[in-house]
Amino acid sequence: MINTEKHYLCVENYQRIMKIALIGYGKMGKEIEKIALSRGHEIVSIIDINNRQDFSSEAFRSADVAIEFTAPSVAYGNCLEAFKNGVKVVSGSTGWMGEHGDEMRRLCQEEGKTLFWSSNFSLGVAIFSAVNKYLAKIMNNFPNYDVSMVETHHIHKLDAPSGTAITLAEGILENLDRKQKWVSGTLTAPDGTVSGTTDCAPDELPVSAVRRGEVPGIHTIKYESDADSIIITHDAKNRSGFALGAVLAAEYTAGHTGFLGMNDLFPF
Ligand SMILES: NC(=O)C1=CN([C@@H]2O[C@H](COP(=O)(O)OP(=O)(O)OC[C@H]3O[C@@H](n4cnc5c(N)ncnc54)[C@H](OP(=O)(O)O)[C@@H]3O)[C@@H](O)[C@H]2O)C=CC1
Ligand SMILES: O=C(O)C1=N[C@H](C(=O)O)C[C@H](O)C1
Repeated sequence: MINTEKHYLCVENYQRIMKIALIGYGKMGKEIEKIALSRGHEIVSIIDINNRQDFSSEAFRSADVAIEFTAPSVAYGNCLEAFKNGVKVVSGSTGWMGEHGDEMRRLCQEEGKTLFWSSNFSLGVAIFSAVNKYLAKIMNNFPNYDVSMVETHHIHKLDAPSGTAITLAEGILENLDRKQKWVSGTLTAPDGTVSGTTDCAPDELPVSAVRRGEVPGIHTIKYESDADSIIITHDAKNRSGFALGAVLAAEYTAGHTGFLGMNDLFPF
């Protein structure tokens, strides 16, 4: 049995103090700064929307790793800028890998760049994701259960469905033979207005989104038969789990190269 506290989260497991650059200094950038400093790392550069010229600064170029949490429309360009200046990237920005994932993989596999990307850096979601895949596999034997997913996030979120919901949906599609693709279900706006539909073909998995208040992130997967429901939920209480995971990923990335992900960090 792995003791995750000891195995993954102890400062002593990582002897090397890193120079970290932050790209994006919003909710996540600030949370990551706190955790990185508490683990003894140094923040050498902070790039936000107003000082993008600093990508070529000596301070930025001295970083072992840049941690990027910005927005769907700018994440790709930020990674390219960091690569151009010889800095490895850990990115948690969502809503851009669908379009740019192949190119990022190519840059890492053929041109020596390094990117660690995950739609969700929390240990809890890594565990939840493993449970999700296992449950989907079991459900191949039980065709009377149909599956759907709902994610709930704060009203500031720019993308829907969430990156985590897409990754979880991909985990179901890989393991549940009767589902071929995920589709957007309903979208519940901050004022409670509902658009879209969860009516879909039998081989489609509907993923619905709710935008409400300041919710850090809830993901629920439901299997339903005429007799009962089986529901699994991950509910983030705050952003500390995402931020700790991003710093752990940066510590891992400093010593590795290529296109990296949560399976490298938590290989269970
Ligand atoms: N993978 C994971 O575990 C998690 C992923 N996320 C994802 O991370 C991203 C950021 O989330 P969050 O921190 O909550 O968002 P915020 O909006 O709080 O922060 C984003 C920051 O990026 C800045 N920014 C915008 N454009 C640029 C740019 N071109 N260059 C540099 N900085 C820029 C914004 O500046 P300004 O405010 O001036 O626009 C803002 O300070 C989202 O995509 C979200 O989905 C979030 C939590 C966990
Ligand atoms: O925007 C957020 O806040 C979050 N985004 C990520 C996602 O899109 O899955 C991760 C987390 O749920 C918080």
